[in-house]
Amino acid sequence: MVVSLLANFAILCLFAVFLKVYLLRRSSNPSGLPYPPGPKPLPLIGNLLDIPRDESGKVYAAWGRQYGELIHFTSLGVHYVVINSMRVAVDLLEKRSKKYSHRPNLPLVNMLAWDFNFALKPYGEAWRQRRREFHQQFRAEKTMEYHPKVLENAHKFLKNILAHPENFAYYIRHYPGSTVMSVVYDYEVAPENDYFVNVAETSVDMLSESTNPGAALVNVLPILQHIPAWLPGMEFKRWAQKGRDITMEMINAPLRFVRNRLDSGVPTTCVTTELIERLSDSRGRLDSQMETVVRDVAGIAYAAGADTTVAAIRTSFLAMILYPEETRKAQMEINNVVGSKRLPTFDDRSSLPYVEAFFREVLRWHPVLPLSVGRAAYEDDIYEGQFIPAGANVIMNTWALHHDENIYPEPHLFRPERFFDPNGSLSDRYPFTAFGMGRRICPGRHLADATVWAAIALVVAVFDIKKCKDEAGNDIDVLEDYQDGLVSHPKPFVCSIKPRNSHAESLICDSSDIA
Ligand code: HEM
Repeated sequence: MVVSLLANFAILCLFAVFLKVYLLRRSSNPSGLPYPPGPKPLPLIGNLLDIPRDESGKVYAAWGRQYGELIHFTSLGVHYVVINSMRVAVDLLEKRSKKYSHRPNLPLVNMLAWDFNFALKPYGEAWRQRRREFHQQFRAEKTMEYHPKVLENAHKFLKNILAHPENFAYYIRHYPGSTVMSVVYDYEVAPENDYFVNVAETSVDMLSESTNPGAALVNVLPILQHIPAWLPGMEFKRWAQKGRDITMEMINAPLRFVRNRLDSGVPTTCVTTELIERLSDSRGRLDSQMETVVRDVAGIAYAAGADTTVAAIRTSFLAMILYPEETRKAQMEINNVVGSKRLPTFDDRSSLPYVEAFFREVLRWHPVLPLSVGRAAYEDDIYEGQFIPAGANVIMNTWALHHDENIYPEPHLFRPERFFDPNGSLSDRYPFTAFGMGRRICPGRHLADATVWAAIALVVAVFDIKKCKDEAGNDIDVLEDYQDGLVSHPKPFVCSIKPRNSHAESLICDSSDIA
């Protein structure tokens, strides 16, 4: 019985794949123009076997050198185009942003209830409304109001590392998450095992798993969502139901926390209270539709902002270990400008051009999202005589843009000097492409910028970070090696972290929790 069910199910899947490929072939290119060039597809499965599993940004950049700035391939009837140059990125994502501000439809994301997240919503009114509210709370001038909270959390970060340098990776993870939670919910994250953080991390992990090729079959064959969960091969539906409950808890629990505080009269100022105030009617009531907007806008900040910022700070630690000369220059600049009697603050930022260049190079050197966040073509388009079909997945290869020799010579090297003009002053160039482009550009970038800058400036000011020694006194190698995934983290590494001197140690101990 089970065998026959399995066989039927396999036949159904194969039939659905063939039907989908057949229909796409018939309908997708009415113009008769060529698709952008790319690797030769196999019948039916297309380039399924060519799609890289690791270092996708590098592989697509290499395809770009072979085929061109815009490449095309298919997999099981789905079209993909990859943008490999700044020129094409500006043409499509900025100049034609209306056509390319859509996101691909991923049924599994919706099944996990992650469609609350406007980062994954299709271009339309629900996205526009949430993005507008988010922007109000995180635009550049507004974000400056959060600087004291960023510094407060950065000071705690230094104290934690001083106390337990061997746990630096854990504290790098803790700092951006606690900063976001305090800005958005006025909530202080527990030093360990925090309930809200644990729920959020589980939900984010499940979202990442949902993009695994095995789990994602339903993204290619949406018909699978309608097959009963008790059938063999449908375990993902039970897994998705569990994920759904966790996602709802992730967005509802912190909102309940704020509501309870407000109801108990505890003074609370945060993004969520401002949103509640903004979206309530003249009698101070929030209808259920607006309550959902508050929940979604607040709920996305941790999900979109914590792991990304962690990856950037990890990369900055890697740079400090692998590029000691550049790190020493940043330390010298802080010594000269800030001195040894206080820690740097945001007021010092414009007087610390080398630290600024170091920070920008961190964003460029290993982009946090090497393939940005996938877009989809809203309608058929013709670009330079090539056809891009509606619904095609559009990938901005940030890795290729940041490693373009014509813009960044010797791009594999970590070289902050590239952000200086020949006359020695800091240039206007900022690797904003790390945050995407056009109408979907990261709206949390000002908070990310402040959180990563503060980590770099404060850590460099007070710590020496070096390779550890083995028992024979030799350096333990640290590799420039990255995990693949939507968010690209350096693989775990060990290092020695010591206060630069006794002044630095006292500065950390005396630093205020209220900056
Ligand atoms: C270093 C840290 C960060 C990096 C590198 C980063 C990068 C990105 C990128 C590449 C995108 C996609 C943009 C596109 O499609 O063109 C994005 C979207 C987004 N980011 Fe960030 N981000 C970071 C931190 C944050 C933070 C701290 C927040 C929240 C406070 C945030 C909130 C968002 C949101 C809401 C979106 C979705 C925008 C939309 O679809 O309209 N990000 N981010």
